[in-house]
Amino acid sequence: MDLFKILGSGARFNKNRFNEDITLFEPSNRSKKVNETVDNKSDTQMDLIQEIDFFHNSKSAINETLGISKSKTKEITESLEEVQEEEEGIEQEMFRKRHRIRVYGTDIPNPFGSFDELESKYDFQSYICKNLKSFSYGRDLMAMAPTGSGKTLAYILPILYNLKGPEKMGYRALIISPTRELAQQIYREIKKMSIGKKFKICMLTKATASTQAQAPQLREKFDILISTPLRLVHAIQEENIELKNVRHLILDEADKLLELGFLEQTDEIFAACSNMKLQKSLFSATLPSGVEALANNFMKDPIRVVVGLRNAATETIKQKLVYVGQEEGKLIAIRQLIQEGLKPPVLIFVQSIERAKELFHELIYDGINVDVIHSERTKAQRDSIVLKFRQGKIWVLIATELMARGMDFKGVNLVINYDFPQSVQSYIHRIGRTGRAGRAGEAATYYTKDDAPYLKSIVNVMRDSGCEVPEWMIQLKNPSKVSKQQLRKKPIERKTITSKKRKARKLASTANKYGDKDKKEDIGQLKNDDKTKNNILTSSKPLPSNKRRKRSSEKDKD
Ligand SMILES: Nc1ncnc2c1ncn2[C@@H]1O[C@H](COP(=O)(O)OP(=O)(O)OP(=O)(O)O)[C@@H](O)[C@H]1O
Repeated sequence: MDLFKILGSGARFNKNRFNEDITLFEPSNRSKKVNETVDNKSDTQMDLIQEIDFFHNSKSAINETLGISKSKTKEITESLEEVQEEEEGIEQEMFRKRHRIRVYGTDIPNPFGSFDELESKYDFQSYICKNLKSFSYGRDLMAMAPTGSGKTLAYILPILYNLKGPEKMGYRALIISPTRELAQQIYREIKKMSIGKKFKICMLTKATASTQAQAPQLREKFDILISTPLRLVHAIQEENIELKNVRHLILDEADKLLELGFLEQTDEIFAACSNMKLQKSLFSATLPSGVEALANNFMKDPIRVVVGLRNAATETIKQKLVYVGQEEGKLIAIRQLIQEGLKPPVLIFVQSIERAKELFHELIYDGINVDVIHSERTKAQRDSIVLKFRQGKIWVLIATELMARGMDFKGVNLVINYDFPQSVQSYIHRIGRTGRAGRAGEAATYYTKDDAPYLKSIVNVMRDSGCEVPEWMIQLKNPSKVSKQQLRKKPIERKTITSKKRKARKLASTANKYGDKDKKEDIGQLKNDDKTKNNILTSSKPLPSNKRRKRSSEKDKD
């Protein structure tokens, strides 16, 4: 009976007449219906059942009726299992497709969609399940996933699972992060996740290194170590640290750690981790192909996991490019934003420490709660700023690249690239400080005529992450490889951020200090020049002068 021929030859299918048979076509009812009805069916009906039973779901009923032998039944059972496996394979493939996950390598474990599966399928220890659960891996790994997508937990939980409990045999897991601030954040996260087990976790600082130097027996007590490369290399060279038992080595922000400047230190750390069973894992939101090729030289048959598009930004971030003409236009634009009403917290990125200080000294007088963070600030200042920004006590934070990677300030509403980023990676990480863990966020990137040749790189990221970009921008030429490399090495030279008004203030303080009459006259001139601009620039409500004085003396410490 050729069902498709009949149906395909233009005959009309009367649903009422074939009401019972229709249910046979519905996957959920199909096998049930076949079993129920098979005894009463005629030969023609049996033919129909067999023809439409593409997946052999109705085998028992058909077997009985047709008298199929046991060996045949076994064969059918096996093929059924194969089909089931295939179906599961398809399901897993669909899962990866849905999440835009691409995997490369052999014997790759199945993906899972919820932490519950870890308990039901993988029999996870209850204490981790309680603190959130994860999946064990034992292979070298390169994992790329968007900013704010939860990569930290993706490596912390397997470490806790694999270490099982404290063992007093020295460091068994090591996490390297490019900045001290990020290392501290990771430390806090591990502490949180390991509540319930008495793991000894060490964040390597000058103080902890010196304690372990003075009391080598202490080193054995620890299980997990978190450090920046430089601090760790120093400890290795001073023989204050033992890494031979490290089985899990994580490079967070791996592409940064494999860049010139860090590479030598990273290499030295690899050499010190001498355990044969060492498993290396690289994590980052970005991994340029050149860096990946380099990484492949020291990875053993790695699993490579890519979530989302490579080198694209998080989709929950609304990105825009703002043309500001000349350098001066940036201050005007930012003051306009302040006047319109900024929604704090806001993070502003500039390209150098000098410019961070300059911008801070401009904005401090605009009546907003602003601070600045860069590597010249003391550790205590940096810690306090990060904490206050997290707590919402600082509304606007001006930062250098120091804050661009990994920092998890959940509620940042807006990232402003005051200075155009020097690479696509820098752009992705900077704007990734907003729109984290599925939240919405905004990013504005200012560009001048000098930045225009590099615009297309950012346009590509915007387009790939689903942002609307005007057609003329899409038509722009991509910058050459050489020019991109040059920009990466050296930022564009820019005119000072300091406005004439501030220059006047600076001069005034010097002049008052030394009673310099000529300087006082210069200041008068500068103030006049600035009058027209003042109307546009300082349009936000300034603080009352007494508060202004207080705040500036509190913060103007650079
Ligand atoms: N399963 C989850 N559900 C909800 N929130 C989560 C989950 N996993 C992680 N998070 C939260 O998401 C935020 C971002 O995570 P995390 O800092 O690990 O991002 P990341 O991928 O490392 O980003 P970046 O590339 O910027 O370093 C954190 O606040 C974390 O607590």
